[in-house]
Amino acid sequence: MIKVVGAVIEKEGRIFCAKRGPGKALAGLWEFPGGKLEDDETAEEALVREMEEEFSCRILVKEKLLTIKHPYDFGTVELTTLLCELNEGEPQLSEHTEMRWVNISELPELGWAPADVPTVELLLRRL
Ligand SMILES: Nc1nc2c([nH]c(=O)n2[C@H]2C[C@H](O)[C@@H](COP(=O)(O)OP(=O)(O)OP(=O)(O)O)O2)c(=O)[nH]1
Repeated sequence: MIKVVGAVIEKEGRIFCAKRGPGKALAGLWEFPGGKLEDDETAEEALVREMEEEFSCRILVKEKLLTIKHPYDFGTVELTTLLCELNEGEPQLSEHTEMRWVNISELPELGWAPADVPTVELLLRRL
C-alpha cells in the first residue's frame, strides 16, 4: 500500500490544482499536491514538508476530507486529502508542469488522477 497525502488548498472559493510533470506515474494528470508519507510521519507533517519541498510555501492544515484506496497498475494508493489554507508565501512551480487556482464548480473540467475524483465530488457537494 502506497500512503499518499494531498493538499486541498482553498482561497476565496478557489482550489489550488497542480498538473503532474513528465516521467512520473500519472504524468499530465491534475492532482492535489503532496506526496508519499515517509516513515513515522503523520499525514499532516508529510503534507507540510511536501508543500515546502515542491512549492516553497507554508500551509496550515484545517481538517481531513477523506481517505480512499485506489488500485493502479503500479500498486494501490491510499490517498488522504486534507483541507488547507496558505499560511506563508505563494506556491512556486518546480516539479509540476502547471498550477492553477480553480473555482470549485469548474474542478470537474480538469483531467484528474483517478484517486482524486471522490475528493472533487465531495467539494462539489459542499459548495
Ligand atoms: N501527490 C499526489 N499524488 C497522487 C494524487 N492522486 C494520486 O493518485 N496520486 C498518486 C500518484 C503517485 O503514484 C503517488 C504519489 O507520488 P508522488 O510522486 O506525488 O510522491 P513523492 O513526491 O513523495 O514521490 P517521489 O517522486 O519522491 O517518489 O500517488 C494526488 O492528488 N496528489
